Amino acid sequence: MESHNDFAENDKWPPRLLQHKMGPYTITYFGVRGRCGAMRIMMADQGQEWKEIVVDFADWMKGDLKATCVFGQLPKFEDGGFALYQSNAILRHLGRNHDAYGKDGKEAALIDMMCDGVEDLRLKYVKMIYQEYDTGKDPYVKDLPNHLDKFEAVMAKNKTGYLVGDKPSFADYNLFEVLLNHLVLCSSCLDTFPSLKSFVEKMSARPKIKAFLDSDAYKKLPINGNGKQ
Ligand SMILES: N[C@@H](CCC(=O)N[C@@H](CS)C(=O)NCC(=O)O)C(=O)O
Repeated sequence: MESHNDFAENDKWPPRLLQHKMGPYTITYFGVRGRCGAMRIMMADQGQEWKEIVVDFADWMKGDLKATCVFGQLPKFEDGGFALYQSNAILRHLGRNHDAYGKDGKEAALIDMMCDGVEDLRLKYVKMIYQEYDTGKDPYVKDLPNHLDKFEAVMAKNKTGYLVGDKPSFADYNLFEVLLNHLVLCSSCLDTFPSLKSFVEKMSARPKIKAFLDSDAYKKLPINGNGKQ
């Protein structure tokens, strides 16, 4: 009988659905941190090299590359000959490739949940940055504790220093990157959230992350495409 369980032949978690040789990895994106910040930090921490193809916005506006992208947007991520779009799908792919997707199905589901929670916060942040920075920044910062407190509660409950399980998952890299951006927006935003503060300190101190955050490659890139931060 045909099996509809793609995981059936995997005795290990996470499932290696693609069963491929990893890499080389290539990111095609604009010259900003934007939606590639988290995946870059994750690859750096995993000791994984990648190539960057930086797209000039004027070239992008000509439309040729856009026409080849599944959703007409960047980033594009290539793993060897395999191309992917959508930044969170790319994070999940890296999670599978680098064993950063939990130890079992339940952890993987919780990691997905946390990543979606980070996405909700990122979307609010991006809307404020791109659509209403001048009038919206102060109310956004005022309301921020009502979003950060949810992550604080999860982090405090798990006690390992990570969102789920006892090592970083792709959701942790995603949260870490979004928190770094928020610390630029408001340097005191974590002062009332001890677990999140110590999470950021711990992630920042991981040697490969520290080296990446100190690199020119990271520092030269603006956080957002409109210069606001
Ligand atoms: N949901 C997508 C959003 C991608 C997105 O918004 N891409 C923007 C840059 S961050 C883009 O390509 N803008 C140019 C355009 O839409 O023409 C993801 O997470 O990758």
